Amino acid sequence: MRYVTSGESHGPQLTAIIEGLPAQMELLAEDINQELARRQGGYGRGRRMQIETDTVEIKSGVRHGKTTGAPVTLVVENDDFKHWEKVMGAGPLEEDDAKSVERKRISRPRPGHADLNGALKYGHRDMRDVLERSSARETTVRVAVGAVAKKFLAHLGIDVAGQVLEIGGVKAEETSYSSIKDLQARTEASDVRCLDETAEEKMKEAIDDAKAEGDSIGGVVQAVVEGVPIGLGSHVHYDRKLDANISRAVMSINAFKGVEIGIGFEAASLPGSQVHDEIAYDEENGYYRKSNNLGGFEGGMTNGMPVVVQGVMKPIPTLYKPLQSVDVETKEAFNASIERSDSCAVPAASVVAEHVVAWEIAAEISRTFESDRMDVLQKSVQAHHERVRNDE
Ligand SMILES: Cc1cc2nc3c(=O)[nH]c(=O)nc-3n(C[C@H](O)[C@H](O)[C@H](O)COP(=O)(O)O)c2cc1C
Ligand SMILES: C=C(O[C@@H]1CC(C(=O)O)=C[C@@H](OP(=O)(O)O)[C@H]1O)C(=O)O
Repeated sequence: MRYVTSGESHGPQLTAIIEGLPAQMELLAEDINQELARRQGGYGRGRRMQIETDTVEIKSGVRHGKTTGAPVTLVVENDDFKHWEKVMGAGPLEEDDAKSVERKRISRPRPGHADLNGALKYGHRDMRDVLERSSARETTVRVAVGAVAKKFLAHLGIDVAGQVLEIGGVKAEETSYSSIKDLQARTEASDVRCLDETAEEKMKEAIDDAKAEGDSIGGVVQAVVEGVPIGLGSHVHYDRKLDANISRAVMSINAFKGVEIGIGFEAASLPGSQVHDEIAYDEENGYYRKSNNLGGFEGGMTNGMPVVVQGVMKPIPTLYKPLQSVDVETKEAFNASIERSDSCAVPAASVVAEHVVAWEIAAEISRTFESDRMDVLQKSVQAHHERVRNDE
């Protein structure tokens, strides 16, 4: 399975085309819309999220609520486009629109954003041409694609959830949950998608303080996947090591600067006896691990324990109290441009992380098993579980 996304932040729409989904898979716009709503929420977002009500239209590949096996096209319209038509039109620049375009011109690149590198690489004089595509608005359709992947995984008894572990240096002390359903319900009830209510209040204060200072803050998010078959990925091919592919996917989320699987960086300072997860066996469950420090992976393959991934998000680059930059027209020192912006998007990013991880796991399942039809895929995955459980 593969997908491509297109669309600009203030253009008419965002689009994704997914190729290779099994036929006969139930899929409704509502399945996707509830995930889009989750991504829009979270404390610390800017005014844009009040303009948009992200809803998907399924334009191809689904008929009467079931996939046909054909490419699936997903479209999310940008409600904000109505305010940007003059600036974002695809036709030749009309004289009447020149003033509007000039007002939105960006010539003072924001440190930490894609503005300067994108302009130098693609030869744009107006860095709006960079901003429009580098904006994390694109994560809307990546979540839509991930929601389809989640639906795919749900058909196979695999669940995905996530939580926020840290914002602006405030760490959640309480991060444990009794089941993935419990994790989903409790993060849904939190403004910052965090299980620790005391930390949540401090995180919100940190966001308020950053906003008042014209500053921004980042944090750490975690995605968890349960019910994954043993042996997804491969120790044989470097490019099928699934922990590596998941890391790439998480790192590709805008503003992510680090990824960990399981205890990750903590493994550097611990002896092997405290890191590696002891192997056990019982007839009912087959092989399992007594702990899950390695986050469900050994040798680039899943070991049947929950997949646990953390991602580090840096603070948002656009600052209302801007950093120093250079005007690309005059080469003189100036403060960076100020665009309407979030002060913290860590809770939203945790939803994005869940979805990009869900996609990587679904895509690897589709590579591993016969997947033209969902019913056949379900039987193959079931047979695989049984084979592995019985050590055949
Ligand atoms: C959900 C989400 C919302 C974001 N909102 C903003 C924002 O409002 N302003 C901003 O400057 N950056 C925002 N970012 C981060 C930028 O998109 C990102 O820093 C930029 O694309 C440069 O890429 P890089 O940070 O990965 O190098 C957001 C990121 C995410 C995941
Ligand atoms: C639009 C979204 O996030 C945007 C991501 C973003 C950026 O630079 O990444 C900048 C802001 O865009 P705008 O200037 O239009 O408010 C955010 O709102 C979204 O998440 O849907």
